[in-house]
Amino acid sequence: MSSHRTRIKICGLTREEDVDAAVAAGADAVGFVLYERSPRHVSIARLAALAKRLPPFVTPVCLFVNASPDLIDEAVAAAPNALLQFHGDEGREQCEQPGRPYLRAVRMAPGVDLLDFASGFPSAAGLLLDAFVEGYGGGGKVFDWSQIPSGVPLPVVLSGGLNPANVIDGVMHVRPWAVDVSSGVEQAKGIKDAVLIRRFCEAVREADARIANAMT
Ligand SMILES: O=C(O)c1ccccc1NCC(=O)[C@H](O)[C@H](O)COP(=O)(O)O
Repeated sequence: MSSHRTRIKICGLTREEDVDAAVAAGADAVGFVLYERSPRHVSIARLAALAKRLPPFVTPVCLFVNASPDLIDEAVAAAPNALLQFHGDEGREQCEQPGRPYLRAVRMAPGVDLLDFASGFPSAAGLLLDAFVEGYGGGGKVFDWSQIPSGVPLPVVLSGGLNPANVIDGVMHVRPWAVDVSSGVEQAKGIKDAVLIRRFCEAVREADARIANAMT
């Protein structure tokens, strides 16, 4: 009987009510975008205020795109227990420099050798597999999940165009450690929908239940 529980990250939160809705729905992590060009961008002050609302065992994730070390330091000071997520062109050294656990995003363009990519980031806490979109991320686009090989040596966070309607297929096909969603639970960019968040989390639980039942 599988007891695996697919973890859930809701990303791109900008409002207190959306943080509260993600927590109430059972999210394991919430993502805050520190990339100024994103419509979901939050300032350091907003990061501090939003992260402060998180109860124990709900992890803030600070998301960066080619950020300066100063911005990273400010974000870590604002959310000391945050997991970092590097979503730009950061190499291993830049990801390791803050000395904190981090997710390395992988833009899954056709032909990406994920095992080779993973070998370059042995210190990552996980790989967040996202679609290749202009503007780095948050594009609401699904990539071809069959591009994901078996034997990825790091926990996989499935991302890219997920929503309440397709996440069951994603979990059952990929069997990721976790899933990540932004636009698929939004009314507008940066404005989340509490009902969609709840439905997304319920769908992930349904997928886990189907997997567990298939193993009995
Ligand atoms: O969310 C953004 O606006 C964003 C902007 C620039 C770089 C990364 C960004 N988001 C990263 C995430 O982790 C998103 O959750 C991920 O790209 C999936 O987004 P979606 O396809 O909209 O669910």
